[in-house]
Amino acid sequence: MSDLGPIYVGLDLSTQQLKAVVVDEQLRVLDEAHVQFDNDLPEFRTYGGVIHKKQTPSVIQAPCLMWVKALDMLLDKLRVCGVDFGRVRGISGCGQQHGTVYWSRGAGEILRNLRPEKFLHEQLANAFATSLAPIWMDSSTRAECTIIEDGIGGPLKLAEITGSRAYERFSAPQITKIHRTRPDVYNSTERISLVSSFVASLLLGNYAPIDYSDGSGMNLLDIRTKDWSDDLLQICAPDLRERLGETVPSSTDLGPISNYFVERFGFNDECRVVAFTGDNPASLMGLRLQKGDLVCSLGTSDTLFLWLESPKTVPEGHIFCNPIDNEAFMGLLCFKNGSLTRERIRDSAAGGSWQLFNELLDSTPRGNFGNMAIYLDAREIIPPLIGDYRFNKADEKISRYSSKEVEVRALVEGQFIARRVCAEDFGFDIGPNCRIIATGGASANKAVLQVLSDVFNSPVYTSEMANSAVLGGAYQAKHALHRHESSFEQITSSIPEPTLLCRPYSDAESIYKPMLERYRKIIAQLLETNSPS
Ligand SMILES: O=C(CO)[C@@H](O)[C@H](O)CF
Repeated sequence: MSDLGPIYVGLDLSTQQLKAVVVDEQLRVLDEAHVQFDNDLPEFRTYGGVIHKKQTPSVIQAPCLMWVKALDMLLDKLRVCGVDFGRVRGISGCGQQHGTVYWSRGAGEILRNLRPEKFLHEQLANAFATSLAPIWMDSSTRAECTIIEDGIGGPLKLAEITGSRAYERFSAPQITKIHRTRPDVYNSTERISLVSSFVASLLLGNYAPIDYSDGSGMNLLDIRTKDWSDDLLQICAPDLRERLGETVPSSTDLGPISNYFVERFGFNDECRVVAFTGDNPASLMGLRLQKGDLVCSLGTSDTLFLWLESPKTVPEGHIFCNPIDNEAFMGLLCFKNGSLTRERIRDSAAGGSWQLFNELLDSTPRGNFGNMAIYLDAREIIPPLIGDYRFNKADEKISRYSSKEVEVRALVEGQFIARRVCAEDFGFDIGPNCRIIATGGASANKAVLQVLSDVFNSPVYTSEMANSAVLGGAYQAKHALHRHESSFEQITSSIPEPTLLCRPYSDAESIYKPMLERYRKIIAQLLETNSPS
């Protein structure tokens, strides 16, 4: 190990890119790099990092080999930045939740014998039983959700065991769909990874286990025993336990990094690979979430989450195992229509310019003259609707707004009104005593965060790094290797506290409280007239 002291690496395999951050012993950021799938790997022809097919709009997948190739490219970028991989003491990270990777028979042997003189993607070209991984944006498994809920005794029973009722994007419905509709793929599958454990497997040079936290986003893990529910395994597919492997705590040291990375990139053979987890649990770590805080992550998906001491059964939303404290949990709500929808309205109303978008947003009053809208590019999770719905102050449905200013504010207010209604239904304690910590790409936009603060009537804080998920991976890399002598809080005590960015205007609650009720009525009417798409 170099006398410059150890460094730690965090990775985040998210929807649109693979990101890395390198931190020193005090967890200060030394280097960052990313591989943006659409631009850096155009041969895979993704849009927003995913493959959409017009003839099957609810099927959304991503090429496994694109992710493999991105890892080689990313480490090359870090090497060009001057990162000395010989100093890396630990590497961990996260991945987009729920996605599943199907390793073909014999892939484990290939992983254990990677040859450093060749690219990863050349050696893994035939390592996948299906080349496209279903990811969290997929909504093609309604039938499988019904099979699972009926089999286990209903949605609330499933939520009681696994923390969620069945959701189309979750791994169990996706695995069940593969087994039902593509039995050849399932039969030739040797191992099933989540996106998080898939990255860990590449680094480990062997199949990596699924951690408790990301595993609790599958509709398969009993969140109290932290083990797979045998009843649910049986409902989904035969011999599934052996394809999943056993689960581990999120802070588990999985072993030394594969010799492939030692020989090819100069990693130290003492570098340890620590279990990877889901991007949202990693964000919880990256933000060092405290009880009472509410995180609003504004990325490809928008998520709201908070720390929970004990589980509860929720009809909508999710309870995941906590990545820091094995006995604690986290509550989460996810909204598919996040940044890609904001970018669509930015492009249509502001010519693709965030500066103009913000000027338009700031030029309209809070409450937007009573106009309210819902913009859903993909079928939303809550409510299960797709399409654009614009309303005037009399709650009459209209086809368009008279100005771009109104359209922009209707998007931003409508997104946060929808999120606050769901958060209140989930039981989040919203209001002036709630500290909202904003993260994710859009948390760099103060105009948007002011609307968040006004709609939630809460102060909004931001951390210095917009991407808390990749930071959480780096923090976990250090914490896991010191977990016997220091707590996560002690390990991360040198990290600066989030800073207050904005507070709600004094008239905010009087404007938005009535809009919440209007939103509830509008959604109830839309759900009545729109059968779930
Ligand atoms: O589905 C989600 C959480 O349940 C999303 O936030 C994905 O993790 C995004 F990658």
